Amino acid sequence: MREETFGTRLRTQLDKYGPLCVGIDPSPGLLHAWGLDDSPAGLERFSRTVVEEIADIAGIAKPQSAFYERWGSRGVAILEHVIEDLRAAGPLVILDAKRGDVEHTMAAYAEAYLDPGSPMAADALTVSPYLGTEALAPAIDHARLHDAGLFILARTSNPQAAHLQRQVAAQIFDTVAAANRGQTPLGSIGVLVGATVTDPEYDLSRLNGPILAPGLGAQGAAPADLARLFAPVRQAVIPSVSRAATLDPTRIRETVLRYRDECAHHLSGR
Ligand SMILES: O=c1ccn([C@@H]2O[C@H](COP(=O)(O)O)[C@@H](O)[C@H]2O)c(=O)[nH]1
Repeated sequence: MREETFGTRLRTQLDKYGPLCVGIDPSPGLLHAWGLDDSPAGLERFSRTVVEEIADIAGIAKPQSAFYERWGSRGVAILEHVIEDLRAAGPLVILDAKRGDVEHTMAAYAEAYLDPGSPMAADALTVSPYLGTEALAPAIDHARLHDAGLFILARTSNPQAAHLQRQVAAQIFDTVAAANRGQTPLGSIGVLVGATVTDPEYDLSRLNGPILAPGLGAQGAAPADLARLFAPVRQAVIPSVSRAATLDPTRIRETVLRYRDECAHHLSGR
């Protein structure tokens, strides 16, 4: 059992380590850049190295499930260990698996990734609202039951999504605002808004929940963009960087610390 809500645990990590989330994305390109084979052994070596390098300097980590799923059960077994190792070492784990389905199947996904008794239990999961915000209800209920968190895709970082998502984002934001009403110090139901988005077209301060913001580095967003985009909610933003922080195995700590400090500076309001 967890003793505090995800929002409370997240608040503690953000206050202690600053806002940065480090993405763990063992893509074929990164494995190649590290001189590793594109194989389960390469995947494991990459993941273990990143976990060791960031465990005491990052408050939050985000493994990308797809790069483990590529290797079937062997990759998934490695992902289980990565989640376990991260959680034992300290960082909160947001599993980026973008699950979304009809209600009873959604409940099974939530159980698989949020129930602390599950072998794949993370602190929070990314979920897709494409089957309707009502279909997310079982995931929101499980997150509450297990003191876990969710990040619902609202405005993703890829520019191609803007046209589709602008039509429905307000409904997603309203759902999150309702789920987090009255929660202190921060609700556990978050949204994902890319750091590359020019305008979320919503008053994000109504959410009372965390905002995961991928897109730093390789996708073109910079720490300075965070201040403009997230000014009213700067205390609740989690900028996320994957490739740009882990491209060179000999400079992970230095790069993570630089991103961490720059993001903290630009979100400090000073
Ligand atoms: O809108 C989204 C949602 C998820 N992602 C994921 O975040 C990382 C980004 O990697 P970078 O190397 O920092 O670009 C990756 O796992 C994506 O699948 C996103 O980029 N945008």
